[in-house]
Amino acid sequence: MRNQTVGSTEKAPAATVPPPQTAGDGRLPRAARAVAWLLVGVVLLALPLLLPPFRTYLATVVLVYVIAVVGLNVVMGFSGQISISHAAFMGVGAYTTAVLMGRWELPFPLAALAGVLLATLLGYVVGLPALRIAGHYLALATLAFQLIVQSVIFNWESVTNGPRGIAVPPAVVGVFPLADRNLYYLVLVAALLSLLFVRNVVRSRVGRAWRAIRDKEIAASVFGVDVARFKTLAFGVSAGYAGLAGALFAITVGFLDPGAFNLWESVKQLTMVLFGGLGTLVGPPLGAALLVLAPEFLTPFREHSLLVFYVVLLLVLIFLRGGLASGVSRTAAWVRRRRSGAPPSDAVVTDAAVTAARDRPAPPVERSAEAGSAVGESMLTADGVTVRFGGLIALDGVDLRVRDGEIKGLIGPNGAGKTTLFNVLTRVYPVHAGSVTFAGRDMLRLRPHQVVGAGLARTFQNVEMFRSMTALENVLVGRHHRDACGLWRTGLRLPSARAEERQARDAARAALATLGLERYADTPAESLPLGVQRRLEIARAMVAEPRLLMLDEPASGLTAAEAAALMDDVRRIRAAGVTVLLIEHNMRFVMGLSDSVTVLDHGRVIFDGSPQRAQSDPAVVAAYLGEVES
Ligand SMILES: Nc1ncnc2c1ncn2[C@@H]1O[C@H](COP(=O)(O)OP(=O)(O)OP(=O)(O)O)[C@@H](O)[C@H]1O
Repeated sequence: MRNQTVGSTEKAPAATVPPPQTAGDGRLPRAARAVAWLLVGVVLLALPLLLPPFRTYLATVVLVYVIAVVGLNVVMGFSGQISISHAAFMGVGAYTTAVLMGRWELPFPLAALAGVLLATLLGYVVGLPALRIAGHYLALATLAFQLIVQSVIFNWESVTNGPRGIAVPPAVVGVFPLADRNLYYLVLVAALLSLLFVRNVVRSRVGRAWRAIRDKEIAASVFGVDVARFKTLAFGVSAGYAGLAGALFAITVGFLDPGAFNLWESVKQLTMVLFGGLGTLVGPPLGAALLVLAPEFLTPFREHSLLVFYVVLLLVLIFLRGGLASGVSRTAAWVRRRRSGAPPSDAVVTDAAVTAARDRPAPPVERSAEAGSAVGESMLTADGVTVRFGGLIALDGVDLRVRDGEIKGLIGPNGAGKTTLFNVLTRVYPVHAGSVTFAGRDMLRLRPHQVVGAGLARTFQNVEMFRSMTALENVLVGRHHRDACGLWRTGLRLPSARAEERQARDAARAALATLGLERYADTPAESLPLGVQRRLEIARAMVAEPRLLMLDEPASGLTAAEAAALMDDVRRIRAAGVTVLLIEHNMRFVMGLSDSVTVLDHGRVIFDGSPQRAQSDPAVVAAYLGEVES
């Protein structure tokens, strides 16, 4: 059996930015974190009382960049897209604010709001290419936007004052001039709220959707994540943050030099994020602080200061993949291990642990055992499905019927078209001819992310874990389509969002328990053994509450005992009322489970009927059964 599934989502375009390294057990203990945050809070509050005005100004500039990079981290770190136009969005916020305050005499809050809204809108527009292109092409598209904004700032002199720059009138709110300490505290509050908002979003359904897109885009859409919507949302949020940073930057510096928003500035912000820790919460703010303040630290090196700075940067990027934040978490993990003498907790789970989990009796499924055992009417009907890849006809007028309540086997030799058919049913592949109806619905009208809502959930031949997530978070993505809370409700942690998250977590834990996996809830999914990952995929599909569960070679790579345990699981799932469509090469597994089988060969159906008849059908024997394990 070949290892590379043709047509599995591994053929999907890779996420543009590789996922950051997971923190593993590197989180500081709760109490230590609380003390650390308290200390940081006290220092931040006291700073302007202790520092001379110029240093307070510098601290304010640092906080402005914190807001900018927290936004950049949303698009690059969490949603995995690339953007080298962040300074341009900041420029849009800054210039809009300055022009509206200077020419229209708008008060700062209104001018800033306009800057944020315009930057957000442009962020959505710049995010549109990300729906069609990725990688270098997307980088170039964002670069083009950066250059357009630069050109507008330089050439639209009647508004921006061109290369001469533009003065920003002093900002006043009520009787308070927004300058010095007042301004510092305003920017501090804005930075903390910005960070808090993103933290809440990232830990919610929205953040999981972003991370799922980053890790495995097609698997994300199969579980109901509207990839287009969430990608553009990430660009919009990120640009909105840049717009806010730009507005605050304008009143902090008092004069806008167009050079402050050029390509080099975008690269600098990107460096802040990578240096601090892509996809971490505290890393980018740390990176911003260090990079803004670098000239101060490096004064002893005089004319060599830039050289020293870039050498340090290079060393961190090469040797501390994951940035400073990963350095901190690795050190914390090391200290913990030294203290406890325990092995690293993100080490691969041992076989003994897996066996223990497998042998543990799984809790009974909720619905009665009889509920789904009666086979009923046709639930899924595919007629004449044809799929071509260039000159290759992968499916050639395939008909398939799956009846309500049955376990249907879909078998055939390698390359017969089984996974392609799964990909057609879940709308991953387009069809050239034919129709698919499921529970009376025309499936070919649905977009990929709508399929799971119609009642179809699947697993993949090559396990498709969201690799930066824990087992629990992976299962939670399966819940995505059932929930509704978006950016604002999750970011503000409104009661509705909290209640929804609680229910989703309960459902995900229950699904883990049903498959005997609750002990792995907080383990990074990628470090689990294959057998556990396969069960985890089933838990993720089951939490979506499908009517039809589609399993693509679930027993592949499992030991005989693991396969036997999985057979029991599949029977229990069917008994709970879920219809099962099963691709499998392990004949004992598929023949032992299926009520009926359809056999494909070279993209055509060569048999449809009972497993017993299949085994003696001459065409099937000739095509397939003779050459596989039994
Ligand atoms: N994205 C693709 N691009 C080009 N060819 C593809 C693609 N996906 C599938 N194919 C081709 O379509 C044919 C059917 O492949 P498919 O993966 O559906 O077979 P399968 O029956 O699932 O095989 P296996 O049991 O080995 O997984 C193969 O010849 C394969 O090379």
